[in-house]
Amino acid sequence: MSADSEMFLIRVPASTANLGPGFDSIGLALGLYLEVHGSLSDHWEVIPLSEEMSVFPGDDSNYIVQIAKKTAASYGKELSPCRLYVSSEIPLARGLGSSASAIVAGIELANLVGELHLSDEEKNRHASLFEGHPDNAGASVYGGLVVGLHTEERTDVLSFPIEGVKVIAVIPNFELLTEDSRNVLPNSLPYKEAINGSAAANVLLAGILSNDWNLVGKMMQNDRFHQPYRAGLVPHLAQIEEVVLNEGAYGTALSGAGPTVLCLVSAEKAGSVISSLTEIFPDFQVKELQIDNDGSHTAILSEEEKKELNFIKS
Ligand SMILES: Nc1ncnc2c1ncn2[C@@H]1O[C@H](COP(=O)(O)OP(=O)(O)OP(=O)(O)O)[C@@H](O)[C@H]1O
Ligand SMILES: N[C@@H](CCO)C(=O)O
Repeated sequence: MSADSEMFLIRVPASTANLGPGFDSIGLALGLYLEVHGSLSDHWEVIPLSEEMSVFPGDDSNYIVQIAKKTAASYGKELSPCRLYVSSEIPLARGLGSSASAIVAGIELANLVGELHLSDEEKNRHASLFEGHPDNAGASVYGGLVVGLHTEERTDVLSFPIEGVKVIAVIPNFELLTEDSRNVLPNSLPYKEAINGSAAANVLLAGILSNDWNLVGKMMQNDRFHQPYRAGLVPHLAQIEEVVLNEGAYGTALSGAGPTVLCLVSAEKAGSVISSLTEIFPDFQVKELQIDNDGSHTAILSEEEKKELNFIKS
């Protein structure tokens, strides 16, 4: 990017992680978006366009800018400052990958403004290093279902487009930080438990890739890695599970670190599952979310597209 008058758009999807037993290795991109419109400027400025974004700093201490600067610095580059307009549909600290979306937006910003020419694989490596695991990060970069292993040495992630299932998210009216939700996890697991947990994750994946959603649902109820330990933090999980399984949903799981609960259902059952959940949990948001099979996206806007943006400061 060179011309001062150019305006760019970075769009990053939300994500759900784990799907039950796929702890820290399976993620799915969802159709809620973090959007950053921006252009070069003489200093860093971050302008919130949605209410939740207004809690974050308006200068270069903003997380998205920090990630962008660190990414560029790892290639020996210093980024030209930008004015950024940030809006997000992704609720914060609810298990829908808000932190990973901010990280991926920062990496896309560095890539665009610093002309780093990163591949998706490189973006995902950076994002997984910042986030610590590849499930949300990979889903936000690649879109679709991602399956990955992230270690200090390398990050291997594959992504698959997903169709043929409906996703309903039950989003509580309180936050749960990933850090707090990870603090209740044990340091070790008995060998047999680990084998059963790993087998459930393998069958979950085989079920997804064969479109056997009934089997996927069964495996979602077979997590050994995190949900049993997080149950005390998310008492609504068991209640929601009971309601939606009675309604004929395929399965439920904690979305990421919670507190959101994810339900997978057929197109036929989606309406009745949403009605029951809305009635029984009036304080929670019950939303059908689309699956995003495209991942993060950047574009330089045309003059016509720029004229349509009513928030731009002259
Ligand atoms: N757009 C953003 N700009 C700056 N910081 C953000 C942004 N989005 C998220 N964050 C930071 O990430 C925190 C939430 O991250 P956390 O990992 O706890 O939850 P999550 O990513 O929403 O859920 P999960 O990781 O379970 O899917 C917020 O409290 C905030 O500090
Ligand atoms: N796999 C992660 C996702 C949340 O960042 C967890 O469940 O803690």
